[in-house]
Amino acid sequence: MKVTVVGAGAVGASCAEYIAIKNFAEEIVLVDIKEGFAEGKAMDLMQTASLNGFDSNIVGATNDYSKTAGSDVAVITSGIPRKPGMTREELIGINAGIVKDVATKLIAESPNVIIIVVSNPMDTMAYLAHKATGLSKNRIIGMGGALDSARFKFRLAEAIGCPQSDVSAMVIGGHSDTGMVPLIEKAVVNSVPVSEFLSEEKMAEVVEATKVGGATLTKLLGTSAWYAPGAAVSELVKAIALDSKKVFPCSALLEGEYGLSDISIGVPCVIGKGGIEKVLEIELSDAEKAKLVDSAEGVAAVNALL
Ligand SMILES: NC(=O)c1ccc[n+]([C@@H]2O[C@H](COP(=O)([O-])OP(=O)(O)OC[C@H]3O[C@@H](n4cnc5c(N)ncnc54)[C@H](O)[C@@H]3O)[C@@H](O)[C@H]2O)c1
Ligand SMILES: O=C(O)C[C@H](O)C(=O)O
Repeated sequence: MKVTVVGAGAVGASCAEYIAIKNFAEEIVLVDIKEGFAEGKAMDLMQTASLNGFDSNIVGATNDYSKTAGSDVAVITSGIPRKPGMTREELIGINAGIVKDVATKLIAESPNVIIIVVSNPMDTMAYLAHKATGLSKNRIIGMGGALDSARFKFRLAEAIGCPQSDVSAMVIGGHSDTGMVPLIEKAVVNSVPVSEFLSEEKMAEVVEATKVGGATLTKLLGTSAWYAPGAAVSELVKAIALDSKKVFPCSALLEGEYGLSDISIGVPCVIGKGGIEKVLEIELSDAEKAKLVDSAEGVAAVNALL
């Protein structure tokens, strides 16, 4: 498998590193507009190969898309991150132009590519990638829910005092501070509902901490996070590479599912070699449905700014 990662900054480099360490890709191409930056990151990462025990070849390119030709998967991380106090939505002015340009250049070199959109505001950028390229809906995956669900599991395990590996939980809806919908009623610790362990008040705290997970890290770091985002992307790429049919919440273009249309938003998806192979329409409670509809209104309002 050949994977391109556009944007060799914090998230792009983390994606490349985790993909390499998981050792399922033959080639990883890092692209950036900053002269020599992607080449430098690629060389630095290649010097970890004997230490970390991987065989993937990582190459860097300054704005040269010919190097990306024949990619199976391309990850778009190019664009600016938020600073403390900002929302993701405030990035639309700069990032929309970048995502549109990059998506178009990627398709020109790799007509069969599956694109994973990471740049924020992610749901709107995934929607824009659809509009700009006209690719079928299975081939554009917005990455947000996989990360938000990992943060939800972290918060649940922390509150319960159990291993994260015992927690199964999912966040759907928009990848925004107010739009995420952590499905607390469905979260379990090895099949036991989390309500057996946590009070209503504690569950509400976990939900709130999950929704502002990115903002909390941005305040601590001075810029947004990269390790968990990179790891989340690498799991999506791996599911495509291995055709594993794993379920992740991803921002998918909806055409009537959950009563929503003409919008990309986080819903559970089966991920395999075809990208989003199926959008799963799971049973939601009335409260969960209402939150998803609210979230979709928020995403649609941002889409209207394009
Ligand atoms: N969806 C998610 O879950 C998620 C998670 C983390 C970060 N993000 C988003 O990912 C984006 C990147 O974050 P970061 O921390 O890596 O930022 P960063 O500033 O560290 O890296 C961004 C890189 O993009 C490059 N770039 C800019 N324009 C480009 C273009 N036209 N072509 C190629 N490269 C270009 C920059 O030179 C820079 O190296 C941000 O928009 C951030 O909000 C999303
Ligand atoms: O919080 C951000 O702006 C970056 C990213 O969307 C995240 O959730 O870490």
